[in-house]
Amino acid sequence: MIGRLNHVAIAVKDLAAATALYRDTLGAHVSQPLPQPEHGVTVVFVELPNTKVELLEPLGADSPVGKFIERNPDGGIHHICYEVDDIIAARDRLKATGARVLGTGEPRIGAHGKPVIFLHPKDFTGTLVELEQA
Ligand SMILES: C[C@H](C(=O)O)C(=O)SCCNC(=O)CCNC(=O)[C@H](O)C(C)(C)COP(=O)(O)OP(=O)(O)OC[C@H]1O[C@@H](n2cnc3c(N)ncnc32)[C@H](O)[C@@H]1OP(=O)(O)O
Ligand SMILES: [Co+2]
Repeated sequence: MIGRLNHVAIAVKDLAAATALYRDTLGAHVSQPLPQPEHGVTVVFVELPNTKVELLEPLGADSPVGKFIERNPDGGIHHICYEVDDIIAARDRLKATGARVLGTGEPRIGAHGKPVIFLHPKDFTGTLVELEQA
């Protein structure tokens, strides 16, 4: 069911500092910051030849990344995103297995303009999983 790796997301406290690290120290192409108020994050994309890394900075008081940064003040890997061909079919199949789909369970538009859902990390080997419609 899951297809390509779409991105790995790293939560950071300071997006400007993390951007400089990836751009200047690691020599990657990093996009301009994109605020995603519906998701409570500001994101930049680190464009790699075979995939993307997203750097996420908390945005707003209720950011899902805020608590994570409190627990991991140096930042850390926050989630992994796989592509699926049919997000509704994927969601329904996962729900039928008892996996917890986070939020309302309805897909929301993610940072790439495509519908996404999130799966509880406790149901997926301690890793928050995002699924994105391919
Ligand atoms: C837009 C863009 C895009 O790509 O399109 C994005 O990705 S936006 C990305 C930002 N959006 C999201 O993350 C949305 C989905 N996330 C959520 O709903 C929430 O963050 C959540 C349910 C995963 C965790 O919520 P929370 O922090 O309030 O939960 P708690 O603090 O109660 O934590 C419950 C247990 O889960 C663990 N836990 C929490 N967050 C993570 C994580 N990212 N990875 C692995 N484990 C995690 C905690 O350590 C704790 O474990 P223990 O009990 O053992 O201590
Ligand atoms: Co993501």
